[in-house]
Amino acid sequence: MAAASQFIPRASFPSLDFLPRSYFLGHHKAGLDKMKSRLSTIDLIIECRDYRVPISSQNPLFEDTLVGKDRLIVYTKRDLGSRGSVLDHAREKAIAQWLAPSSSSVLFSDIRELASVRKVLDFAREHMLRDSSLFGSNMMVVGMPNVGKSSLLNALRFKGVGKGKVAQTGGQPGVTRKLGTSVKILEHPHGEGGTYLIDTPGVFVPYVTDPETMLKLALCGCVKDSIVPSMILADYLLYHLNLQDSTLYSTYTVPTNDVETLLTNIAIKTGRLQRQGIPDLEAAAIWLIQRWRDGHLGKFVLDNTSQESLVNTDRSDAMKTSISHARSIAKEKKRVLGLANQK
Ligand SMILES: Nc1nc2c(ncn2[C@@H]2O[C@H](COP(=O)(O)OP(=O)(O)OP(=O)(O)O)[C@@H](O)[C@H]2O)c(=O)[nH]1
Repeated sequence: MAAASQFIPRASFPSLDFLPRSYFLGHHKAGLDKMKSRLSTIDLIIECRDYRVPISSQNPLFEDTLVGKDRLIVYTKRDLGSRGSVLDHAREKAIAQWLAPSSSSVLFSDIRELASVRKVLDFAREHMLRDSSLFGSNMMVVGMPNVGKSSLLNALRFKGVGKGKVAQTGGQPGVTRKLGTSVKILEHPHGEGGTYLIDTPGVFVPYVTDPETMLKLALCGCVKDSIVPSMILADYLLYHLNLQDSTLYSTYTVPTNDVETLLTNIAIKTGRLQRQGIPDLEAAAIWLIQRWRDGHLGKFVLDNTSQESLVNTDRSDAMKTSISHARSIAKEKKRVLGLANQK
């Protein structure tokens, strides 16, 4: 253990090839098919991505399925990834520029900040007035699991037409499992009707090519907590905490790269103990992860969003690999199943 001044954080995290790299569930596929079947009636797609993983929470499946529609990309949970610093603003500008060639518009939101919700509403209103008839327009909100789609819908509805919560929300992925009914979020200023928004179930990528991306998505809550072991996730969080500021957890211990040291101290100081006073490291890991998810352990972004990294991130290649890899896994599963049935 070392004092903050002499402490050297880990420069990289080991590549954990044994981690599961898929979380593509039955209701994800069913939801995606349903979205496709409704597409002809939709004027604008609002795609939510998590501010803390702006690159990793992009889902290639939406490029394939929802192609040809106007799209607004909303980076949600800005309050958890931004401190409002000059660097944060520069990052947002870089991300908007990175996406510019795809002709999508970009906004950053925090559902508890009315100004950012209003910006999304203003965009929706302008789109309705520009493109649609006097009857208004239809929009659909899509995105990875747990990125905040239903929360955004509720916030838009509240701000837009003063009505209460309609969509269920929750801290774990998969709260929304089916396409919702159309919900009014804006009145039409000149005609009848208005802007209507449909909620959809979160859809995970078919296959995550890089194990570290799986860790990032798991840390942000895009996959169920049982998929990646909490101890590994806590260690990955510690790696990031140390890269940001190793005093973020100073209430519990001096800077350390050893997750067991941190978790043991947390368990003792927060009373997470098993029989005979043995520190419950698993419970401490879950608690630590939740503290970060709630914004109590620093606000920062997990993806590398430097100009250089964005320029070098060729999403289309990663997408092709992701989808083709998922297809070959599905084929292999069928083959193994076929062999088993023959026996
Ligand atoms: N701090 C913060 N939390 C948010 C924000 N938006 C959503 N959340 C929280 O994120 C969690 C997930 O939100 P949901 O709206 O249920 O996410 P979803 O994308 O609809 O999830 P699925 O049902 O998996 O599709 C909830 O605990 C919300 O309170 C935000 O802007 N800031």
